[in-house]
Amino acid sequence: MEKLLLEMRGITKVFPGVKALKDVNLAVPQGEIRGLIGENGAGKSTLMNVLMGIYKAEQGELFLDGEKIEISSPAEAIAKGIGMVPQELNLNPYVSVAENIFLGNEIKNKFGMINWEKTKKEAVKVMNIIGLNIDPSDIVYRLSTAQQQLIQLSRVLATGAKLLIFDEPTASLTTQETEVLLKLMKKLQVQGKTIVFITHHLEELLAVTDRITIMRDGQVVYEDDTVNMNESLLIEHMAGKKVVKTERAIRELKPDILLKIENFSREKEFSEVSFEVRKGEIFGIGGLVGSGRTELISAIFGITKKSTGQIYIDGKEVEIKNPTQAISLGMGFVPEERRNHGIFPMLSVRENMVISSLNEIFNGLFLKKEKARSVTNSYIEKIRIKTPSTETQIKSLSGGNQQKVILARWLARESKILFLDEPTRGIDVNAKSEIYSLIHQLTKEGMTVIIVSSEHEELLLLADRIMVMHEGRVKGIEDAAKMKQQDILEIALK
Ligand SMILES: Nc1ncnc2c1ncn2[C@@H]1O[C@H](COP(=O)(O)OP(=O)(O)OP(=O)(O)O)[C@@H](O)[C@H]1O
Repeated sequence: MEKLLLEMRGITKVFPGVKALKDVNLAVPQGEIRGLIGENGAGKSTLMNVLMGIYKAEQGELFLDGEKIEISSPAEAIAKGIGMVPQELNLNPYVSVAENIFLGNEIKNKFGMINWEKTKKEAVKVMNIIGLNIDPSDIVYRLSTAQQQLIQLSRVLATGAKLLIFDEPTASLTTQETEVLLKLMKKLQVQGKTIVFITHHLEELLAVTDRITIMRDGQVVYEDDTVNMNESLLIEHMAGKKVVKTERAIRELKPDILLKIENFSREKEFSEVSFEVRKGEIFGIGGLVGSGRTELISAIFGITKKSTGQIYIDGKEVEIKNPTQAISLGMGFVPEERRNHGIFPMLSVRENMVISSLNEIFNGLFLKKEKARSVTNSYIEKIRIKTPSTETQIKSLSGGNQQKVILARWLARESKILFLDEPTRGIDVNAKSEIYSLIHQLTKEGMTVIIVSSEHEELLLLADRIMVMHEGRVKGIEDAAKMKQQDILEIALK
């Protein structure tokens, strides 16, 4: 028998109105990479948070290396060799790499002062484990997201963790960066680490894990060695039913141009971008991370200033100096960093869905409560938002369900032109399909959508045409129906 490193037995965790975990068992042998998957709200993060001592389970037992343990705080989990690389970066951007790696775990001299020389030396040692070649004195905000994530991983390794939990670590990485991270997991496995890997990307799980555990509604519903798994099996067990794979819809578009962008430029971000979008069209913008896509749509929407060029709506030139003007012209915008820019954590699901800014609350513009409740309920159903009620505080929803609420906020406003930046990041595969059909339906009813996505598959499935950008320039605009996945990269790099 393989030696178990981790065993969670009969874990039950209740939140007000939700039984988040029901008698969950998870046993992970030493040295294994275990995949953990399930729809948004299935209980994956809660289970890991119990292990990290962030939540206390009502029932259940934990064993590490065969020994029964109690964990009542993250510090205790870390002291026992358990570390979590969280979904959201939580580094201090204004201090050095070395300080970040040893944050909360400072190396001190005999006088209790931080020993900087040793901190830097040790930081380099830890970074070497994962082949990260960064100056330990560099300030973190200058690094790319991928590098920051590796610093976060280094911080966990610096604690001497033997069990590493990766909670959706690839959500904001490019395909190449993801590959690097997956290879790194394999490398850490060879070095004797045990890994629990949570992701919504099935292909990543199938590529890197030894065994996969599937959760649904707070329970483990299926588990098998990865060699016996495939994508449709995973999807089926996650949903608890047969799921029909989304196909490209056949769509007919009218020729009327709704939005025209001409010679749009913003220093250092993008230059001389011109394109036209038809009424009811889904216009995809693809390219590598850092190609200027987010910057472009942020400038069109008036979030960033000092761009040059012209914007026409229905043939008429318009000026957009700020988002309020954009909204009054019938535009909507779902930002990439929803958790920083999009959510009012203390407010309810209903309030989060029906307001687009706090101004609207103050100005009394928001919908009447009853109407709002019914709109909210209809979206809860349409894209299956998992929440005890419309009045639940949004912060108590799972990450993916919070994303769905913010997306629904803009879908519900039925803007004339909706900008979506990475709309399905963190959203499970089945919910993605539901969101795609909703977007299709809304565009049939006349809405126009401009979508930035790093998931090429998503653009190919959803968009009518795809504009590929690279280093701030348009490299091509093509009919999506005629494109294959690799075309986007090829056009970007040609
Ligand atoms: N702090 C909390 N208070 C109340 N309910 C919570 C809290 N945290 C999680 N829940 C609920 O527990 C359930 C499981 O959530 P959890 O975050 O574990 O899901 P998940 O599988 O990680 O989802 P995702 O893929 O969206 O990250 C959800 O119904 C969620 O609303």
